[in-house]
Amino acid sequence: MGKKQKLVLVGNGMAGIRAIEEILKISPSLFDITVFGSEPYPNYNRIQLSKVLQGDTNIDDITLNSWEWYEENDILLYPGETVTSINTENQIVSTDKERHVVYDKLIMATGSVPFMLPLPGADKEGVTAFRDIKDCEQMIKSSDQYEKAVVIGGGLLGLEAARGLLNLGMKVDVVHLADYLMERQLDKTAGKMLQKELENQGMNFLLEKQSAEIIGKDRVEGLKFKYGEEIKADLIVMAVGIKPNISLASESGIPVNRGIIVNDHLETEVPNVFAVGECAEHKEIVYGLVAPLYQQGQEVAKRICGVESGGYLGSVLSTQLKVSGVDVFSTGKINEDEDTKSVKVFDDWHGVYQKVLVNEGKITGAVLFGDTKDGNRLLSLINKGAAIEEYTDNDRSEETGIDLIASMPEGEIICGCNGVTKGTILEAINSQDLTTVEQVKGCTNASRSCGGCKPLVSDLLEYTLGEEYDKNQKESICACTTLSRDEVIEEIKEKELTHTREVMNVLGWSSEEGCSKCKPALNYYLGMLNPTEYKDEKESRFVNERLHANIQNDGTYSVVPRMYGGVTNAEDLRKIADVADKYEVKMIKVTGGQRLDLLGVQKGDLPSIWSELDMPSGSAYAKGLRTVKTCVGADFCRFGTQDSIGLGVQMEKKFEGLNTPHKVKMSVSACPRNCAEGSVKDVGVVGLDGEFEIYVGGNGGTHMRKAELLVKVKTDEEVLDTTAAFLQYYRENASYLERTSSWVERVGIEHIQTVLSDKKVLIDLNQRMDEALSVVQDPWSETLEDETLLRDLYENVKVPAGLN
Ligand SMILES: Cc1cc2nc3c(=O)[nH]c(=O)nc-3n(C[C@H](O)[C@H](O)[C@H](O)COP(=O)(O)OP(=O)(O)OC[C@H]3O[C@@H](n4cnc5c(N)ncnc54)[C@H](O)[C@@H]3O)c2cc1C
Ligand SMILES: NC(=O)c1ccc[n+]([C@@H]2O[C@H](COP(=O)([O-])OP(=O)(O)OC[C@H]3O[C@@H](n4cnc5c(N)ncnc54)[C@H](O)[C@@H]3O)[C@@H](O)[C@H]2O)c1
Ligand code: SF4
Ligand code: FES
Repeated sequence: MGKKQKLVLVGNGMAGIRAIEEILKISPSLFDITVFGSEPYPNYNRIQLSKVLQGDTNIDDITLNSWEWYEENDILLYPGETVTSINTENQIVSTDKERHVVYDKLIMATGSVPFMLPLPGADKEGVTAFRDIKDCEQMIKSSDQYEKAVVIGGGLLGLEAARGLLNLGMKVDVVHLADYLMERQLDKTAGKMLQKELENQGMNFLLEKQSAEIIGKDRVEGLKFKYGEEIKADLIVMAVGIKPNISLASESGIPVNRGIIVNDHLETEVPNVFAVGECAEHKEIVYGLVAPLYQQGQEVAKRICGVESGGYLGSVLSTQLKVSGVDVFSTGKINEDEDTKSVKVFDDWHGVYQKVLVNEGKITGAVLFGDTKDGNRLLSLINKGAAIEEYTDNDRSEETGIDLIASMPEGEIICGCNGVTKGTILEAINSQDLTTVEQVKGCTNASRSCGGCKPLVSDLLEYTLGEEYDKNQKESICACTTLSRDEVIEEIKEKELTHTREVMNVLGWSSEEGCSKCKPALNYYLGMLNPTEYKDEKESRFVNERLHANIQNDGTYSVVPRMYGGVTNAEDLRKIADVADKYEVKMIKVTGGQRLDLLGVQKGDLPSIWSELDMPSGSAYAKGLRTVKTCVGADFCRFGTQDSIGLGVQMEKKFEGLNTPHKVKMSVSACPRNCAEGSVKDVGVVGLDGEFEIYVGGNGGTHMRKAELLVKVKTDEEVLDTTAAFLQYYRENASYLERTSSWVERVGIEHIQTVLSDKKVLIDLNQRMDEALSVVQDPWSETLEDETLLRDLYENVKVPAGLN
């Protein structure tokens, strides 16, 4: 076999990684692939940040390609590393970590940067863009502490941000330059209808306003307009458009205009350098939506793999606002002019407005408000250059659900983001026996981006499968199977399955290897069902759990030894200090869980550090018990009524090393002042005079949830038994990756109270918990005793050079 060519991708975002996926589909072993991404994450769904802010999903769930995906496809990823120069002569890229990598082919996919208005005061704390995970987290955090947000920009991004901030409990003003909203996508009638609807939802609009200055001391306190008027603001989100990120290209001599200039094959003028995504300019157009970026990804893949193709011819755009309760769609041309006329429907009573634009008899654009089900159909008609009669003579306005799907021709697009037609989905359903939306997503990409087409995909499944399709079916655990979590567990029990591979084989998984969603889940379920017999499959775990350390944004790791109940001693502190000196640990940080975190550790040093510390792992990376936070309690505090430290230490010693569906944090406070913050813990124990309250299902993270009172008990022993029963019930009934907060919310506290109030059930749960705890081993010492594991995990893995 010839030597592989070296392919380097700059930009680990949606466009670049889609191009790599397309390349892998065509020629999986043609290239050695290296990816650089400034952000410290694997490729995630940027589109879904709006949904994260609106509380419909969370950051853990928007990963598109997991760390494991890169490993499985032999892709060397450098997260948190920025390419700073390109030597196009010698074909070498260089990074901010002084790494130099040679390429045979280079894809630039550096995306865009948000445009920040250069206002006086724009550098104040509390002024943010809305582009990445970091921005999203900053907004969520601000909403905890502050009341009033101002969003500058009434475009798609600004309105989705404003909806999110309202959901987070803030008051929101949207400041917009034009006299109606989304003027780039809508005409005035639709823009005004949209404004009315959003005002009903609680947004306040300030139109035709030019921002002049951001006021405040260190943090923003208000926004001043051109003619002196001022409004209060604790948080300002700028959503006034984006600029293609072309500085690296232009500094490296790659020709740019507004974007990096590319031809129909996405080639720049420099040999072997390609560009895709928001950074690329094709025929003087720079795109800012994923559909065109994915089409570009397909074309660049063909070119790079030597497959003949007509090339990329440009895209007709369509947009939908992702705000629940509002249906807006726009595509192609939006306003009439001398040559462009329109066909309109305006139903003021039902709040429906539909306008289709026509030029020389052909459909050239559409604006829909209130009823957008014709959106994708109009997009398809525009793409094929259809005459207006094809739309007006074939009126489907009364059709809904599966009638609508039935009347669609097979070439009609169902998923606008990914350009997937009805025909493609039908073919996949029939040839691969698909029965769920998740599976269709896995096989065709339909619904993988904004998710707006999910109802249509569901209708198409119903139309194809008839009664066999269970619309309200439980979600299958991933796209490899039609089985739900409960069904998989039943099958494992009934067929006495013992390995993840066996489960996949016997239960007819569509992929032999499984995927990054089902592998760790099956590994957990098998271990939970049969703790003493099952041998944990390290390769099925997430990378942090495999390495027993959290990877940091610069590629180094963290070490958190266990400190029961947050209590330490001089000997342990001395060991930590010695290790920190010897291994030049970048920082020692006190964590929120009352222990010490050694940050900036090189991967190859992990085993030596664990050995020299000679302390158990704090499991700071685990889907398992993390910490038991304690207050100082009765021994020291004048309000204390219980020995919170003693009880906390007992709890931590009992449950350390336990595997749970997601991380578990606990606390013990010795009086209702609750200094150990039991209201935001998975289990929070609060001491009273002569008794304890046990709270469960709290969460202090992105989705704040106050814990609910489970029960009151009298003794330490009862606290331990009740906690064990609660945790075991959670272990047995929650889905993998479901926090106690979501699980308690889903099943209801009353249900859990009823179950645990049965003494026999409580004893049985405790027995099964004891069985699970009987096989727990400290992962650090276990690893240190296993030479093969040490060699495989910490030496022979494909680690970015310089990190060994
Ligand atoms: C909140 C939000 C909602 C959205 N909603 C929608 C929607 O509903 N529908 C839709 O179609 N589109 C939507 N978009 C737009 C869509 O997300 C983008 O069009 C798409 O993500 C662009 O992909 P890209 O790969 O070109 O750029 P990006 O996703 O920006 O990826 C570029 C990556 O390259 C990295 N990078 C840049 N320079 C370097 C360097 N020198 N070295 C290493 N790495 C580098 C960047 O850090 C970034 O991670 C939305 C965008 C946002 C912010
Ligand atoms: N649902 C979706 O498809 C979706 C959602 C979010 C973001 N996006 C994409 O992300 C990118 C960024 O979105 P965006 O909304 O920031 O860009 P945009 O360019 O579409 O809209 C920016 C808006 O800000 C307004 N504006 C400009 N300067 C202003 C000022 N000084 N004061 C007040 N308003 C001002 C403009 O009039 C315009 O309507 C776009 O490419 C967009 O397509 C898409
Ligand atoms: S929770 Fe009560 S006992 Fe514990 S430290 Fe706070 S005030 Fe003191
Ligand atoms: S339309 Fe966006 S994912 Fe299908």
